[in-house]
Amino acid sequence: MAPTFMVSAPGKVIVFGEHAAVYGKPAIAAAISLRSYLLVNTLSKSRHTVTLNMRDIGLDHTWDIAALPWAAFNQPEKKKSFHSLVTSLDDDLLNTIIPHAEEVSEHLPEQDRKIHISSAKAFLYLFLSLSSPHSPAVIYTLRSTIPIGAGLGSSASVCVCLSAALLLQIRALAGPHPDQPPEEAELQIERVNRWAYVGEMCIHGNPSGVDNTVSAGGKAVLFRRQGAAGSSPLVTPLPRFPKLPLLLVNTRQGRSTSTQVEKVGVLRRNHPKVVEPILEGIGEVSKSALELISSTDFDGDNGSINAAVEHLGTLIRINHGFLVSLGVSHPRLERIRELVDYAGIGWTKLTGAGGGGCAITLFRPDVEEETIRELEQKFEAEGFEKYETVLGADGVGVLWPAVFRNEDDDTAAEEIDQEMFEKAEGAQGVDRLVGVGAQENRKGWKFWRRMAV
Ligand SMILES: Nc1ncnc2c1ncn2[C@@H]1O[C@H](COP(=O)(O)OP(=O)(O)OP(=O)(O)O)[C@@H](O)[C@H]1O
Ligand SMILES: C[C@@](O)(CCO)CC(=O)[O-]
Ligand SMILES: [Mg+2]
Repeated sequence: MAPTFMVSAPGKVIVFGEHAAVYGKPAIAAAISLRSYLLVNTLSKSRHTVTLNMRDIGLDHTWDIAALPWAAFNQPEKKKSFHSLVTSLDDDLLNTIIPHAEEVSEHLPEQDRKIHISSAKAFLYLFLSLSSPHSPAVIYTLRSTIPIGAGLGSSASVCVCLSAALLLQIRALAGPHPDQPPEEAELQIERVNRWAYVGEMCIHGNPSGVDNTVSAGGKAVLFRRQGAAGSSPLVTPLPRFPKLPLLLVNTRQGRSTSTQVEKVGVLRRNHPKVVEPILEGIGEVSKSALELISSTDFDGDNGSINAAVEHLGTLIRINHGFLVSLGVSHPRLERIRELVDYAGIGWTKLTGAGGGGCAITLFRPDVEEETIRELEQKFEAEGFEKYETVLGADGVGVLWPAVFRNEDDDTAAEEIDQEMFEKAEGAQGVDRLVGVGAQENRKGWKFWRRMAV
């Protein structure tokens, strides 16, 4: 029986290029230190059930494995191997899983029901694609420190965790191990990423793939979806991405990415001659930012940094203006921008799909700590929530088995069991219990890294 293990994947911030990314324009995004964690418990062979236990949304459902539509997924013309590149969902397969996904939420109010069904759909599509009717009984328990539906890639990080866990279970992933060549790690990351994209398609209709790409590989990347159906996107790691002081503020205004993406799609269909140049303009913002990042030493002397930060800030402001014109801002996002603009201390844009969710602010280099504190107090007074996060976090990681060992004292090993994981209090409790890098003496997490570090 496989040991209990855990996988984890980060959320992300899109610094430039959301929405335009869906239409093949370049975007720049970075992984953040907020993450999802998935614990995988294999049970004895005598049971034949699979349980999806997603604590943050209150979903806890068990399916009889034999009752799932394996025959549909295993038809020779439908069957995909684990290294397939799947760029669209199969409607026939989706139709076979919908009744099983709908079982999870029979008595819930409409809004919660939608959330449960989309998560269950993503899980079942991946489970049926990557597992088998002879799979052992398993409990998948998920907890995340990423706010849901706030533009920080919660859906993608969940899908990366599910994809990685299922691929590890069928032994379709190697490593990660300390001497792993970057090319091998890249291949493993790509395998996880492809199936995470399939999960994202179940959650929102037309994902560009930027969120799952950043979540799987971590760090910061330039991402560009390719035109031809069935081709992989272009992903360029940005090792020189500057460590700038960014403030991340949540409006606490819920929304769904699929609705926002659909809204832009409708606008583009109705006003192609107006909307296409806006999307093109957003792509040009990403390109200009890339040029700046590639040519500036942000660790260099103050004079040149100030000019570069001003340039980056201007691009942030322009990008937000474009997004406003696409109709994906929200009065609460505009309020955050207004407070920052009024204080004259930086540049703000929405991040992710908009319509609510989070905004990022880049501060001017010479801003006083006191001024930032005053601004933060105003945010708090108006019900906004501030997140401390670091950009450029590691991508998908694994803790196999789910045990933390003290490097100096093997007897201090601590096994993470399901009950402990479920009972950890809030995001802080989860971070304290299993957080990546949260405690120095709890080093156990391993990551696939596409670059030597
Ligand atoms: N912790 C979680 N537990 C279970 N399901 C989750 C969790 N986090 C996200 N999801 C799924 O992802 C959906 C939210 O994804 P959505 O793409 O709308 O927002 P986001 O990913 O947070 O923001 P963005 O896509 O703009 O970065 C939820 O409805 C749910 O189906
Ligand atoms: C709005 C969007 O560009 C980013 C969501 O984080 C959608 C996508 O690229 O899939
Ligand atoms: Mg999402």
